[in-house]
Amino acid sequence: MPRFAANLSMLFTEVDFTERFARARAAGFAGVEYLFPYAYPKDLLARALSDNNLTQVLFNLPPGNWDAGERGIACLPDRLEEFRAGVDQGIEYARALGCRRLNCLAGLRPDSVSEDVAWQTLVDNVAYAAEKFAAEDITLCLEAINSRVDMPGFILDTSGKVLALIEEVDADNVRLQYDLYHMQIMEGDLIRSMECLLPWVGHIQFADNPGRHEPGTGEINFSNVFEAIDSMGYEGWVSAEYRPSGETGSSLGWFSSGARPSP
Ligand SMILES: O=C(O)[C@@H](O)C(=O)CO
Ligand SMILES: [Mg+2]
Repeated sequence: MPRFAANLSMLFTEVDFTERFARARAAGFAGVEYLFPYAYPKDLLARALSDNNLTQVLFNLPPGNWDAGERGIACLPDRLEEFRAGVDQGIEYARALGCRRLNCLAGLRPDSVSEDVAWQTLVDNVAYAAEKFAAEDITLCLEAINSRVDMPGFILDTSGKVLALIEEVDADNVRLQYDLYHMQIMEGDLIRSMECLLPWVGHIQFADNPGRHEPGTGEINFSNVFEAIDSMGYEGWVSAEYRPSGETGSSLGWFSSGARPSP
């Protein structure tokens, strides 16, 4: 079975954030990810990881004002300085947490910014960040996020757009973050797509659709998908990024004993 990680922004939210690490370990996960680490001191997070023998699989670069609805600033021409400062901050946290993968949220394009300007800004920012990440042996992930349900206006909403960006930036450490939930909404044909995209895939996340809940609540055949991910030779992490339909503990049926890594 794939190497599963738990997304602590969505799983184990029954307890405070810093207690979720122990819950993830107790449930059998060997890796964790979450949206953002920046509200917490690096040392505290590093200790939560080491106390629970967990790998920090991924987190996101600072997204701008998340609470005000921003979803990344990489495509915004008037936010270059802030983007660059965010790259430095992301690297500092990645060093402290031993994290080898950072997701760069592309952002929502405002009407006042033309498609061409937003795209060129994105290309330049990703190239800038990729160069800095390369010196730290960090992979820059670019997630395609659905613009139909969750993020209308998100500039990278298909795998094709992410691939075009990767090609244009032309750096060895830039990869596609393939989230099965978003891709089911935008593209479908999940197994065949992943097989085709495999050389560019740097990270995988999942939730069922519709609803963004655990496997078995929607239309995706997860036993087949997980089996396919294994047989295509993907060696990275596969993160559970879903909102449990009830208690997190009762949502983990998909994570059968056979799927659990040894502690
Ligand atoms: O799919 C998602 O929503 C996340 O992976 C993310 O990083 C942005 O919300
Ligand atoms: Mg995702």
